Amino acid sequence: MNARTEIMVGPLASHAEALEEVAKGEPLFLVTDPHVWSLQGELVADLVDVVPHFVPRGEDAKSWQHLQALIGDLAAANHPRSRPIVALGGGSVGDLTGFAASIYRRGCPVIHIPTTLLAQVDSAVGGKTAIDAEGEKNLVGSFHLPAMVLADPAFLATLDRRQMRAGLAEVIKYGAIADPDFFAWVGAHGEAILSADANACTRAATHCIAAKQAIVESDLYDLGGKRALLNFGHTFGHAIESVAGLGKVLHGEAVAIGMMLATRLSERLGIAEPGSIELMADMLGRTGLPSRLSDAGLGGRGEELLPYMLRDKKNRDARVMLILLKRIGEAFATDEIEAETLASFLRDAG
Ligand SMILES: NC(=O)c1ccc[n+]([C@@H]2O[C@H](COP(=O)([O-])OP(=O)(O)OC[C@H]3O[C@@H](n4cnc5c(N)ncnc54)[C@H](O)[C@@H]3O)[C@@H](O)[C@H]2O)c1
Ligand SMILES: O=C(O)C(=O)C[C@@H](O)[C@H](O)[C@H](O)COP(=O)(O)O
Ligand SMILES: [Zn+2]
Repeated sequence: MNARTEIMVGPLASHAEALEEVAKGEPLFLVTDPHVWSLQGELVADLVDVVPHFVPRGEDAKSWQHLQALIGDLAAANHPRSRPIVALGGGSVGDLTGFAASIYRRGCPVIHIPTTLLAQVDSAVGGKTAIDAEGEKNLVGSFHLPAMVLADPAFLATLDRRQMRAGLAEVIKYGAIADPDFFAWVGAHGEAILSADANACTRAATHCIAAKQAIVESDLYDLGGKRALLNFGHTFGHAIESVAGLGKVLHGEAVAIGMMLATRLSERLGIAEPGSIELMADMLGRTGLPSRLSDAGLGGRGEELLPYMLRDKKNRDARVMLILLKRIGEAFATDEIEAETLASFLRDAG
């Protein structure tokens, strides 16, 4: 575990003392969206005094406009830089709040209380923060490790199935990049996770958080080490989100299609073990995740992804950096795929 982040998976109520200690008798500044607040606000407010700041639901929150409004409210409250800001919500609330926390008065602590599967298994941990700008996903952001992450799987009981599936895509990612046994476990327990079964979700979150922490500790600032592997499916996925119009296709859905494309490309190039495509297609099919561009309304538009992929932040010296598979359970980063090869692959992608 990272020394700088205290991470707990379990009932939020059992962390009331930790929150009170942080609050020091004053209300905590808490960023959330109205829907999450209506469902979970009372539970949090019963544990500790909070002053909520509202942002829109989903990807729309990750904008200059809402960053400015959030910073404005912090300044209006004369929020001291020593005091943590709390993010209660999904990855979008977390990414925006983390970014605001990293720049407000040159940085103050952030505590994540993630309420979606995706946020509990991935986005609340590791310190990547961002807003979208100029039509590009996560164009502006920072690395800012949270002081504390309190992930309560009970929150997932109110999350709809589409959002649960989107989170499951990131869970699948953790198996696909480094752990075939975990991949098989997800295949067997996908339905339990999607049904918000507390045991299955706790196990998924605990596994993914530990895997992410280990990778992040080895390459905190994403400087060409293992952290790039967490971007499996994302080079295609972020391009899919941008081409569809940010917020139209859920991040996890785009990542699912991206993982399928990356697996297909890996096998087409003779890099991935034969049968990898079938394993990935079976996993996405049985969990009800999209796997084709047409599932995102982008059938026949594969080539439109390329300009976005050419701008991916992993790229070096104008070469596209891709995360490909040797087999399900072993990923690697490469910049050796020519843009023409990629263009022809995307043309045929359907
Ligand atoms: N920083 C990172 O490392 C990282 C990792 C993965 C994804 N992300 C980012 O996270 C974002 C996606 O996050 P997300 O998938 O959590 O979705 P989201 O935050 O965009 O939207 C979540 C939606 O579910 C609702 N919701 C949240 N919790 C709920 C609950 N318990 N019950 C009912 N409804 C609830 C919200 O109101 C909202 O409409 C993307 O912008 C993505 O880029 C960041
Ligand atoms: O934490 C990371 O590192 C990741 O890549 C996790 C991803 O799931 C996440 O979507 C991240 O926000 C992608 O970041 P980006 O650097 O590709 O913008
Ligand atoms: Zn992601």
